[in-house]
Amino acid sequence: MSFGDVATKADGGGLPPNDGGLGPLSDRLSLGVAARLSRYLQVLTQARKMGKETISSQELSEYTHVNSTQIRRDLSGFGKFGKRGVGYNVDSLVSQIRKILRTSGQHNIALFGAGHLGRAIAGSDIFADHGFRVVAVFDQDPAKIGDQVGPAKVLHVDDLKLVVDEEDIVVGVLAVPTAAAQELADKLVDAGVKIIFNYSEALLQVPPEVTVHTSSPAVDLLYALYFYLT
Ligand SMILES: NC(=O)c1ccc[n+]([C@@H]2O[C@H](COP(=O)([O-])OP(=O)(O)OC[C@H]3O[C@@H](n4cnc5c(N)ncnc54)[C@H](O)[C@@H]3O)[C@@H](O)[C@H]2O)c1
Repeated sequence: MSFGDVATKADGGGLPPNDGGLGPLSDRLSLGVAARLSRYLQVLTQARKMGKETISSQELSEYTHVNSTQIRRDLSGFGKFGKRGVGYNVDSLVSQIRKILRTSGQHNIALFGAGHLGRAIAGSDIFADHGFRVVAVFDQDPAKIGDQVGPAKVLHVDDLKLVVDEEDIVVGVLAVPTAAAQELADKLVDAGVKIIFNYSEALLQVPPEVTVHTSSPAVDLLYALYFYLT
């Protein structure tokens, strides 16, 4: 079975034969495939940064904990890049997977909270490595307005709607105290932002068309612990 065979959610079946494994734009990846491809992409991006030109399915398996048979199956649509004994070409695989995940190009992020976490995020490559640019940072503290945080100057939250439109912001990242998160999520929804990345512990209420991803290292660890213990 090829990557294309398992990839679509819309029809639950195979892709048309001549699409190079990418599928028509209307096709959606199943959650499982999208999650695995994102994990491969994370490892590949890091490998590329470290100057690695090729990577084997075995190495990918060690870093992602997905078994190598599953990896070869997922990536069989990219057969021409995978050579027996040599592995996959890292550059080619990164661009193919980004095309499949439709994350090619730049996507603009607005960051909320110019505190410890916000400054660390804005000053690091964690988003930039994957094509996300922090183009705006917001804070409610008047003393922080105008500060340079990473690549952006801190703005007041009142400017949110204007900035979202002008900068074509697709993701709002919340690095604010839990008590402030829902109000900001509401403002992001009002401004038309469809993806919220939430670092706080708030359980956010959003309309169904908006996706919230909550980052919790402790919960990820619990997940790892489960596999360690069983
Ligand atoms: N998931 C993770 O990995 C992780 C790691 C560290 C911190 N956190 C969480 O991230 C959040 C921020 O932590 P921190 O250590 O940076 O806190 P911090 O106090 O250093 O910074 C919070 C910032 O948010 C600003 N703020 C408060 N209310 C606001 C509002 N309504 N609009 C805009 N800005 C507002 C504050 O002025 C401050 O600058 C907390 O919820 C914390 O629990 C999550």
